Amino acid sequence: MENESKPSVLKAVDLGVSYGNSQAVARLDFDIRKGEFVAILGPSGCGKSSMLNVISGLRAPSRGRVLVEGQELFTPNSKPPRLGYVFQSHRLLPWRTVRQNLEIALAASSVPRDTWNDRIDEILSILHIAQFKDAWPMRLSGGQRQRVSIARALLIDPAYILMDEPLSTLDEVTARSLREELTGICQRTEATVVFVTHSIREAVYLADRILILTRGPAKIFEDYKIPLDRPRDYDDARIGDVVADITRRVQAPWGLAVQKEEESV
Ligand SMILES: Nc1ncnc2c1ncn2[C@@H]1O[C@H](COP(=O)(O)OP(=O)(O)OP(=O)(O)O)[C@@H](O)[C@H]1O
Repeated sequence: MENESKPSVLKAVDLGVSYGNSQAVARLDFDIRKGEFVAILGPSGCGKSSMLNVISGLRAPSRGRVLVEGQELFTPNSKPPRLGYVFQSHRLLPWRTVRQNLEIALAASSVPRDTWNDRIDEILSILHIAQFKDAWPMRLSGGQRQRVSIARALLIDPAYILMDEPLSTLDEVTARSLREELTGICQRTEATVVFVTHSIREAVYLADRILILTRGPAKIFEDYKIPLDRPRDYDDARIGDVVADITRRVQAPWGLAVQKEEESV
């Protein structure tokens, strides 16, 4: 309810992504409001990462436009938005310590240098990895590395946080604990979040709204508002009811993929 009074900050107009002659994302139109947590849900290979790469400015769209606060990305004078990106894999530089990896992100931002140390200490402590500040990434577990990559995205106080299935490679216990932390952090920072996932339960637990995509090339099948208050409990029966409802709705547009999804829920 609250978000409906907030301004629209991230808008896609007739957005399409192709690789040569192969279309990954068909025509997408959506509008995301300031502070919203929007999940992008779709079957494997439908074009979710392609879409996120275009929203983040990592890749130019093949058709259409992305507007951030009314300003089009990819125009010569456009100002880059303050944006943190969490990739599916951690993408940490193995020849740099945790702290040095985080400093690289800070160096690319406008954060004043005299605040770097405090910021790094604070974010590592929030994510419970303060003890690894001077560790090499290869000495960390998968979950610890993913926490570092989340820290790297949050360090610059992003107005936008884009996440591409950041928990999909983690064991369920670690993923649960990170989901809880993410919910708290996103609420505290009031950032606008776009979170790609193929897990229906994860989307229902985390999001205010889900853009449900079709099989590729992706189109929006449904813009689904989550009818649940916060805080939420991952195992709550009401979450199970919403998951069941969405699972029913995506039977046709996802085809066989829905069976895989039901198994992973
Ligand atoms: N760099 C690329 N060059 C050519 N084709 C690509 C490239 N990246 C993605 N594709 C194709 O575009 C389609 C969408 O891929 P994308 O990675 O965006 O889907 P996804 O929904 O994120 O998949 P997953 O859930 O498995 O991560 C796929 O058919 C993929 O093979």
